[in-house]
Amino acid sequence: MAKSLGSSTNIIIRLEIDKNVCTFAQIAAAIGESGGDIVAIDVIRGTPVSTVRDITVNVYDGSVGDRVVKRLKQLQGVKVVNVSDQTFLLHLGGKIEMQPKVPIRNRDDLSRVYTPGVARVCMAIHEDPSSAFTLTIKRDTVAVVSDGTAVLGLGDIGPMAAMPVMEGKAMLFKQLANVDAFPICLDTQDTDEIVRTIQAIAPAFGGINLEDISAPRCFEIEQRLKENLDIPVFHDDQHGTAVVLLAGLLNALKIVGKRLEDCKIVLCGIGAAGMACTDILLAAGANNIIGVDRHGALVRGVQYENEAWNGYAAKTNPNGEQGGIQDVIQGADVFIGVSGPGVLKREHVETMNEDPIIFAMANPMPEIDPDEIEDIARIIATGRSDYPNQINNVLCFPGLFRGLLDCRASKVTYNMKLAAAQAIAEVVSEEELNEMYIIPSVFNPLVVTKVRDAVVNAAYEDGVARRRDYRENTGKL
Ligand SMILES: NC(=O)c1ccc[n+]([C@@H]2O[C@H](COP(=O)([O-])OP(=O)(O)OC[C@H]3O[C@@H](n4cnc5c(N)ncnc54)[C@H](O)[C@@H]3O)[C@@H](O)[C@H]2O)c1
Ligand SMILES: O=C(O)C[C@H](O)C(=O)O
Ligand SMILES: [Mg+2]
Repeated sequence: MAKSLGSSTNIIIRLEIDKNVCTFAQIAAAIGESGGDIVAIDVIRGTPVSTVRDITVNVYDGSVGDRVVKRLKQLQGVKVVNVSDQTFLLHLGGKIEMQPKVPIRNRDDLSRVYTPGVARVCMAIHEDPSSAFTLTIKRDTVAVVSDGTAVLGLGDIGPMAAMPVMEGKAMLFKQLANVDAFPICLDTQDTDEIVRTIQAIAPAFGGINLEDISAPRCFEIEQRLKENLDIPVFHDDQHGTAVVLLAGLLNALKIVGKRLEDCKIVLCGIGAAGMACTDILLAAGANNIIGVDRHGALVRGVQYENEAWNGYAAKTNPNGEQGGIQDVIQGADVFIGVSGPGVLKREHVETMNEDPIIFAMANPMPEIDPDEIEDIARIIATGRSDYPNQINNVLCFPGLFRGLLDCRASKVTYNMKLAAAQAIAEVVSEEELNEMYIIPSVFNPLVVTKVRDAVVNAAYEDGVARRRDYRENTGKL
């Protein structure tokens, strides 16, 4: 895993060059001296005295890119017009678009997809609302709703800035599970308004995936929507994360030969993800979880302003351990981070029990750079796609919603979550299981199918599937 958190990338720098003042040789030298490699040069336009060029420069990481640009800005006769990289270019105009399923070629088509033909379909739904599942996009469509308050580990960056993440989730829904997902970012942080707005848009959708809404508001929002809507509501950062974490941890414990029941687990970041991860671990048999947030370990008996923390403290930390992470991490078997970068230090890991398991899941920067501890940690996982063992909710939400939509489930049940975790864990066979492979890749097609099947089965068992039980006839499951 010898790899920095940065990764080599190309940046494209558009320069306006006054030919009488600066030569291209000077520019090339400045780029080279700053650590960049010129990969391509495109002339955009030119006059006898000036030229505009796009210079593609390979840089080892973002800091080298910054250095190159800074140096170019210092050159006389050179104006840096714009800097972009492949990631930014990929986002131009957004990442998704709407596609009609049938073409409108003539008046006949028009009269079917639109008025007057469409009116009969509207009336059919009016008479039997459940037929919306067969006659509209509801069958395959979910809303991905955020208020932009807990976007990755970036925090409250607002609804507009949250859109690229929600568009990314929509891409994953479509590519992995053929679920159509609408990214919807709301310009309000008011719980009542969020609940009301989601209720008002719900008729179009077969499910609601809440995303990146900060704790503790996310708990009430989800709870109220679950009570008021007849379609499944799932806060991905809570439950998706918890499902994938459990899958990864079950497999990691097989490698180190420890039982979940016996492990001391330190979980840092008692927000949306942290609460749900704790609940699923307790449901799966964990006995000793110590939650740590900014002010240290949560201890029962202390009255916290955050009401959710009082409930949390009551069911965790049975030995009443106090102090910061450096205190409670001693002798721990497992560290789980859903907080922010830099929270865990090498010296903390040094005090853990034998064969430490580190799940540093904060995005985009984990609680510790895996390179710092690869020689002392037995198993390391992060939320990122550029390291082995990606513990990310993307392993759960596509298959989960595919299953919910396929059986027209009215809600998500706890059994579904446990079954989904088991399904993900089982994709990695006993022979394949090793320190670098505790969790399947997001590209492993078995993940979505197995999660979907597990969810559909659990939906019928729990009596929340509204589609006639079709499993025997299709032989699909
Ligand atoms: N890998 C995944 O699949 C996945 C899924 C969900 C969330 N996450 C990551 O987990 C983190 C939290 O997400 P969330 O949705 O729960 O956000 P949240 O805002 O609901 O909760 C974050 C919690 O972490 C605490 N925290 C932040 N910095 C801390 C620090 N330095 N020390 C101790 N506590 C700290 C906050 O006080 C808060 O209670 C983010 O970085 C997010 O990207 C990862
Ligand atoms: O978006 C991700 O990559 C995972 C998770 O939903 C997060 O908020 O970090
Ligand atoms: Mg998220």
